Amino acid sequence: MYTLKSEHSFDSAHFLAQYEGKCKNIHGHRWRVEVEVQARELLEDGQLDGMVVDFGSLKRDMKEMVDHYDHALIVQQGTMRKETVSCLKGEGFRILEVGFRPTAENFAAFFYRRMRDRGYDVKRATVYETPTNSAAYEEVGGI
Ligand SMILES: Nc1nc2c(c(=O)[nH]1)N=C([C@H](O)[C@H](O)COP(=O)(O)OP(=O)(O)OP(=O)(O)O)CN2
Ligand SMILES: [Zn+2]
Repeated sequence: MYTLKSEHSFDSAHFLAQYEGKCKNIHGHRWRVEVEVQARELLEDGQLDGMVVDFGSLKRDMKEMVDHYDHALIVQQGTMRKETVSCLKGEGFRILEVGFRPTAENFAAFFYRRMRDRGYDVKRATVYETPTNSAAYEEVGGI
């Protein structure tokens, strides 16, 4: 089995609603996203001969997916008053509402599924919230 790994980062703020501790406050992270894709056999076609996938394509798809979350305030839907969200948006702030609690675990599963939906045989997605804290998500069986 071959495994390729690519990573991309985004800088964003979030907070954990219903959290007793400092993380209930809006704070920022440099989120580092690592995605590993796998293949049993290598491609044998011209330009892609000897590759699982072109690193260039993998990097481009990762960047496109991850950059959407860059320089934003990520808010779990329903955890901030609608008026607050519209005021912040009205001030021109980039607010991204997500349907999950924005933890490293949930982001790992989210990015795993997004890359799988793009057609990659994803082995694992790992999200670093800080240089020393990360969460990984994988599914048995892959594609
Ligand atoms: N299992 C998880 N636990 C926590 C998560 C998470 O995503 N998964 N997230 C948080 C907070 O977002 C928080 O920012 C992380 O806080 P902490 O571990 O305290 O990180 P710091 O490195 O910033 O801590 P210092 O003590 O200031 O160095 C909490 N838990
Ligand atoms: Zn945090």
